[in-house]
Amino acid sequence: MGSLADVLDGKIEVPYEIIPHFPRSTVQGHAGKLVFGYLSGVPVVCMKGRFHYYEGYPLWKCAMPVRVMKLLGVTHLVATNAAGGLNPKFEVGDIMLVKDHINLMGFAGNNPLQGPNDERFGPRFPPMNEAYDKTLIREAKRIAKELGLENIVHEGCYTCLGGPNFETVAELKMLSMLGADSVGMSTVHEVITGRHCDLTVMAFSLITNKCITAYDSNDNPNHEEVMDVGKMRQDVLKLFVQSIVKYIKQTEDSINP
Ligand SMILES: O=P(O)(O)O[C@@H]1C[C@H](O)[C@@H](CO)O1
Ligand SMILES: Nc1nc2[nH]cnc2c(=O)[nH]1
Repeated sequence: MGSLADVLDGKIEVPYEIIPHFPRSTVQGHAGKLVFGYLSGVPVVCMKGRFHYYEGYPLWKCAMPVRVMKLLGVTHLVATNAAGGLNPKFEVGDIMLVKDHINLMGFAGNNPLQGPNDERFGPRFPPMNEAYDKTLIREAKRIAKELGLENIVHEGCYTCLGGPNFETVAELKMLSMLGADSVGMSTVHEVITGRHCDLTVMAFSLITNKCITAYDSNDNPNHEEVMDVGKMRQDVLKLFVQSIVKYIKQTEDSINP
C-alpha cells in the first residue's frame, strides 16, 4: 500500500519546509513533501499534500507549486482531488474525469492570476474553454475500459469552493442547477495556473461522499470519511495514473523520438 508518491522508483523526497518561500501543509493527511522519481520509467514529481484557500493562503500561493513544476521542466499536470458527488449517478469510490470546471471563487474576482501578469509564464488573458485536454480525457476513458474500470469512471464538471466547511443543502441545490457534478476545495486554481503557463492538463475527482441534497437526511460529510475512501481507492488510483502517465510518455516519444 501507499500513495502514488510512495511507489516512485529512485525516490527523492523534499519536505516543503526546506524549499525557500514554499507554503507549508497544515491539513491532516497531507504530508508536505515534493517527491521526485520515476513512474514506469517516466520522470515525475508528485505533491504529497497541496495547499488550500481555507488554510489561509491566497490562491496564487496555493497554486505556486504548479509554476515551480513548469520551471523544473514539467509538461503535463495530472491534478487529482477528493470531492463530493453531486451528480446522483455517482457512487462513493467512483472517479470523475474533469471535462470542465466552474470557477466560483473567480465569480467574486478571486483568481490565482490576479495582480501584475508575469509574461514569462503566460498571457494576461488566457483562454480557459479548453482547459482539460480532450485527448487525455479520451485516452483515460480507453484506459479505464482496459483496466475494467468503465463502470466507475465518469466525466463531469468540477467546482471548487473556498471551504473549509462542507456545503449546505441549498448551496448544493444551486451548484447542481449550475451544472456541477462534483464539489471540492482545490484544483481549479492549480489548473488555471497550469494552463496559463501552457501545461497540458488533466484532472479527476475521487468521489469520497455523496452530496446531501435532502433536508431529511441524517448523514454528515466529514474529513475522516474522505480520507478513508481515499485509502480504500489508493491502489486503483495508482494503477490508473500510472497507465495515463505511460500513455503520455509513449505519445511524447512518438512525437520527439
Ligand atoms: O485536497 P483535496 O481537494 O483533494 O481535498 C478535499 C478538500 C478538503 O481539503 C478535504 C475535505 O475532506 O478534501
Ligand atoms: N467542498 C467539498 N469538498 C469535498 N471534499 C470531499 N468531499 C467534499 C464535499 O462534499 N464538498
